[in-house]
Amino acid sequence: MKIDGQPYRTIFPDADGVSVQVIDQTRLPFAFELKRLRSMHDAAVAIRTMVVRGAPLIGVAAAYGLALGLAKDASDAGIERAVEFLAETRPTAINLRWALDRVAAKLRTVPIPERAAFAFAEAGRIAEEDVESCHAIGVHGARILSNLHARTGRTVNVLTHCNAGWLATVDWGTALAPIYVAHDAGVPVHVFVDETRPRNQGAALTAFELNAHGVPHTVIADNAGGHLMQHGRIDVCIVGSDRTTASGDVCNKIGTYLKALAASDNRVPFYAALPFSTIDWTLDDGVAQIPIEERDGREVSHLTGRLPDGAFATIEVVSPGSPVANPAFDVTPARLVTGIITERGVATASADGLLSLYPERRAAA
Ligand SMILES: CSC[C@H]1O[C@H](OP(=O)(O)O)[C@H](O)[C@@H]1O
Repeated sequence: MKIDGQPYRTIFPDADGVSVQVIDQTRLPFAFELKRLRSMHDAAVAIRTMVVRGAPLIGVAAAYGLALGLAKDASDAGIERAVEFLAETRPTAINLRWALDRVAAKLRTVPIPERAAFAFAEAGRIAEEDVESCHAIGVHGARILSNLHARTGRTVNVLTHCNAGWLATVDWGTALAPIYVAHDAGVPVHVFVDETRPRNQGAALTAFELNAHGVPHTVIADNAGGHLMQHGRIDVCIVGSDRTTASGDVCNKIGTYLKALAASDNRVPFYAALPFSTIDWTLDDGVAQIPIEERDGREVSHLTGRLPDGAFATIEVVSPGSPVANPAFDVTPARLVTGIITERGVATASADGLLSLYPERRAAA
């Protein structure tokens, strides 16, 4: 998408052909800075510290990290070591492991001297597929918004949680893609943006994206969403996903489940938007089976922002000495999900619904 009229992707090959550039998302929205990843370790640190974040984007970043690692050791053992090293950076988003496994599987038939270049090119193919998938998600999801507008005759109010925009992918995004496509097609859309504690991806990243694209929006405290739904202020919720099971359970940023409960109680349609690479076909009970990342409690006890003089600062916001817990994701059971918006269309949140879009998976089911 564009920033100050300049088209950008979140990750792209450097001119040197052997490293990649990424947007440093820990500096947004107050500073736009690119960061060069020159090694597998650079990629791992970028993923773990959320310089890059968002399920599809960390998958692509890991694939490039694998390519950078092969420059040092392209043996079969080297591939295995690199895959495990990168897979350990963040456990919840399935895209990370999916991308690594896809590249590693293809490498086995590639001569060792050619593996690093092949992996780098394969990472680029994954990135291009992500852009196409996310745009298709936008097209399918935009129909939901245009139908709501046609029915009500007024602006469509969407609530979203965390950041599932183009900053969470290579371009377009997942939950925000339908909003961009609908907005660009002239459908009046307004977005209520959950700030999304503790890292505030909504307040910092989603708001930054919507400002840059000119989409009307209002940032709200996470706990305001249920109240707005009770008072008819929300027409539809659209969220992203880090891992969705074959049965339609949706794992996403912490707090998503609470929004789904409020949506169900107020009969507000609740959609998850995700590409094929976010579906884990091996799982059928998300609450029991999806590993939930536990992040550093400092993300809850401290806040980083900008001072009036423009300097960045980190302040303490929890009583010193109080223990802090920081589960980064939760799982919304399929029964609370109205539909799943994918690059192939919109499915019910169920095994049959997903298999109707991905019939090739029926044999493996
Ligand atoms: C399109 S994936 C977006 C998904 O990823 C985010 O998690 P994080 O910022 O921790 O990588 C969040 O769950 C978003 O919904």
